[in-house]
Amino acid sequence: MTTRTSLGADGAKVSVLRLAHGKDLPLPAYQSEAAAGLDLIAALEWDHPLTLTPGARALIPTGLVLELPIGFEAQVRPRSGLALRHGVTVLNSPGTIDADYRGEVSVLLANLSGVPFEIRRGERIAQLVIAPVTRVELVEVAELTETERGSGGFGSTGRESARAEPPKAEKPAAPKAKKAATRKSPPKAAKASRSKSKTKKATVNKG
Ligand SMILES: O=c1ccn([C@H]2C[C@H](O)[C@@H](COP(=O)(O)OP(=O)(O)OP(=O)(O)O)O2)c(=O)[nH]1
Repeated sequence: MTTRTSLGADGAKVSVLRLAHGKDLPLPAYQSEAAAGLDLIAALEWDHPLTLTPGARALIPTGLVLELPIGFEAQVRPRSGLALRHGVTVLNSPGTIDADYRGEVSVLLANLSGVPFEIRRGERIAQLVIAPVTRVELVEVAELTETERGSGGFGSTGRESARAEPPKAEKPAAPKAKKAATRKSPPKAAKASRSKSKTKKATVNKG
């Protein structure tokens, strides 16, 4: 199958078709020199803004059809500003635009805030990141190689980072605590007064 679009290291071209309801809107654009995402624009009717009530979701048209090269996808991702300030995000993030899709790119927005959010035509509502795709052939086998992780997942490694001690300023007795931090193991008295979880933290720090 041939495609008119191609992506190369030094700049890429992707064919885009503007549908009638998106004709007067600007094409998605990168907002800075090295931005990864092209901002997607709401192609709603001028006189019909859409209000997302708290907890609601809606499919917003962009007025665009893409022809991605085979081996690439486009990901529809939230704009962090909308998410932070208004709790508005892409519900299926990242939305996947397949290379063989020839329908309108749409954005599934959800309002996770407690107040209504109005979307008007021309507003930048999400971003589109073009990315290479690796397709594989699944080969069924009877057993798999062993690993240290094994089947552990979903939080099996815990929540704590390697840093065990609070910042020095937070320590009640700074000089004493400093000395203790250089020891291989805490003095017995201190060890006894520590809670179980603190002892665990110290162990992590040493490793
Ligand atoms: O945020 C999105 C996600 C998808 N699509 C379009 C492009 C994509 O190629 C097509 C199908 O998407 P997906 O495969 O995620 O949906 P599905 O629910 O699995 O539907 P299908 O059975 O059509 O694949 O819908 C969008 O326009 N926006």
